[in-house]
Parts: sequence; C-alpha cells; structure tokens
Amino acid sequence: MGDKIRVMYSEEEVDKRIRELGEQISKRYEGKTVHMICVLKGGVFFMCELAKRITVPVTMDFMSVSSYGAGTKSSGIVKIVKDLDQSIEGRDVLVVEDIIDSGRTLSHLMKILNERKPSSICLCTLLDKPDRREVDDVNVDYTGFQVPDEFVVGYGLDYDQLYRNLPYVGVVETE
Ligand SMILES: O=P(O)(O)OC[C@H]1O[C@H](OP(=O)(O)OP(=O)(O)O)[C@H](O)[C@@H]1O
Ligand code: HPA
Repeated sequence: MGDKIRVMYSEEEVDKRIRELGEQISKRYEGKTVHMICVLKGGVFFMCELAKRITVPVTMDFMSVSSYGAGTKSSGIVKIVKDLDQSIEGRDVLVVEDIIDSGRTLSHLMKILNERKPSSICLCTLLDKPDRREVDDVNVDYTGFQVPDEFVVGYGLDYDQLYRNLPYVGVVETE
C-alpha cells in the first residue's frame, strides 16, 4: 500500500496539451460533427477533457475491448466486450485512447471500425510509447505525449485497476 508515484506530466502540463489538441482537432473538423469514440476504461478521463476543448459539434460513443486471455495477448486479437451503441457509417470518427503501447489493440480495433465505413477515421491518444511497438500499421493522428518505456499510471491509466483517478501522469516507483 501507499506506492510512491513519480510525476511524469503534471496536471497543468496535461491540461495545456489537451487544450492544444482540442484546438488542432477543432480546426481539422471545421464545419463537421466529430463522433468521438472512447475506448474504455482508460480513455474516459482523456475523452471528457478533450471533448470540452473541442469547439465544433461533438457526439460520443463508448466501446470496451479486451484481449482473448493473457496467453494469446500477443496475437493481437481483441474481443469486443461492449460494442458501440450507434452506427459509424458515414460519420467523421475520432477514436480516443489513453495509451498505445505494443499497438496491437488499436491495430485490431481500427481494422474493425474501418470495415464499418466511417466517412473518415482518426486516432488520438494521450500517450504513445513508440519503443514498445510490435506492429507497424497503427497510424496515430494526434498524440499528447510520447513516453519512454516505463509503466505509466494516472489520467485513466491503471496499475491493477488503481490510480486511474490521478489528475497527472506518473510512474509507480517500486521499492
Ligand atoms: O498497445 P497495446 O499494447 O495493445 O496496449 C494498449 C491498450 O492497453 C490498455 O488497455 P487495457 O487492456 O489495460 O484496458 P483498460 O483501458 O481498461 O485499462 C490501453 O488502454 C490500450 O487499450
Ligand atoms: O504503461 C502502461 N500503463 C498502464 N496501462 C498500460 N497499458 C499498456 N501500457 C500501459
């Protein structure tokens, strides 16, 4: 209990970056409605803050995915645990994630979503850990911060389901 957390990006730094992303995204979608898709659970904090910084009309939906069990995680096959409530056909979709690590989750998810014929689809992640990438077909349109190969928590990211509620991004320092 009582793990020590080292701050990697403070609340102020994260907020500032989200404002910048909100501005860029608002410009990109001028005259359109952005259909934001949150990948649960980690993406939810980022999604809410980002949505508040977007000035064009926004609609939202939520999706939850999981690997097909620990033994096959490297297969990159993801199971849809909770699917979207609405069709994305013909919509301008922005997928919102907390982190891209190996890239396997998003590689698979973007393929599934593309098959549903959105008018356009972009990917926005708060954090990207490029040193860990195992696939090369994940095209990230908007990134909050590139992080080194350390296990990060906070702002939606968990360690054993804990620390999602931290208002900053940090690293658990194990003794
Ligand atoms: O690039 P990858 O190696 O595939 O890892 C990234 C995925 O892992 C995390 O989700 P997790 O399965 O921990 O679920 P959570 O969002 O509910 O914490 C994160 O939110 C991404 O979806
Ligand atoms: O660094 C991480 N932290 C929390 N969850 C994650 N899922 C993939 N990478 C990470």
